[in-house]
Amino acid sequence: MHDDDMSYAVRAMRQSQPLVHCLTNMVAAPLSANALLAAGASPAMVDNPHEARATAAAADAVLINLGTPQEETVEAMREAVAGALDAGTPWVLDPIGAGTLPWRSEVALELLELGSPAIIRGNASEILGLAGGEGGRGVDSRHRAEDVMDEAARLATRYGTVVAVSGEVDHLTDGEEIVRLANGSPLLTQVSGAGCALGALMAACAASGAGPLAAAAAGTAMLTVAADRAAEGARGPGSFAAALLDQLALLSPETLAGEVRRS
Ligand SMILES: Nc1ncnc2c1ncn2[C@@H]1O[C@H](COP(=O)(O)OP(=O)(O)O)[C@@H](O)[C@H]1O
Ligand SMILES: Cc1ncsc1CCOP(=O)(O)O
Repeated sequence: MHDDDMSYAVRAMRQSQPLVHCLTNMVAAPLSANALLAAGASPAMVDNPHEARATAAAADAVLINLGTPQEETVEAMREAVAGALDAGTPWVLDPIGAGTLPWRSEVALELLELGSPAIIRGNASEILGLAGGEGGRGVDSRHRAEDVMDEAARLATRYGTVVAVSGEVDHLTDGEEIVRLANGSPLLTQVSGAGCALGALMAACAASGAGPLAAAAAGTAMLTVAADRAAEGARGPGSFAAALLDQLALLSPETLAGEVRRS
């Protein structure tokens, strides 16, 4: 994947202001919605089974995040995935807690069997857990992205998807190529929902028509370059979180191309 593909995805996303249908968790929903708005997308948090299929079909991208699943929201997720698959809308799976929490791990695998997402996004332990290995500690990672890339590549190949593993260095793969992106601040780990917002940004970029690897890279670059800038004046996680939204809104494709660091 070329850096230009990333810039294209960001530019096209900003121009088209995609409607991103999010079925996400109660912790991360406000930050994800605000991150999408700051990035130039249009969030709709619709997670009931009555409206999920039609919303997914009308949306430009769908995000399924398993952070705080309930029976009813899981039913909505089944509907949303079906609606997205029918309409050819790209969807992103964020299997929070996979490998650690058994019910949602099964739900994640069940959703994957309905049809392939464009991107599976998770921290290293979640990706390892989804692949059948041990998970993390609650919703936090106990592994490094670089140590789970064999499992990530196997998942990517099996489901015909891109697997994006977050961490100090984010590692993204389509099963063949690995893209490593090294921006980002440790303060991101002090703001609950930062990883979830990353999945939302990837979904927005997946609507751009860029390929899924470029979309995953574009979402990662947006969040982490904005985080680098936000960390500069931050006094702690609170001012950082506010500055992160400001920097997402200010970020241009040119700045992104100039500041993204591949490793
Ligand atoms: N130690 C770190 N240093 C810099 N950035 C990090 C670090 N750990 C995670 N990040 C960034 O934080 C974001 C969320 O990743 P992560 O914390 O792994 O996800 P999750 O919140 O799902 O556990 C990613 O954009 C990643 O680049
Ligand atoms: C704390 C918590 N508990 C269930 S979901 C959630 C949010 C986790 O979000 P992230 O992993 O993106 O920080």
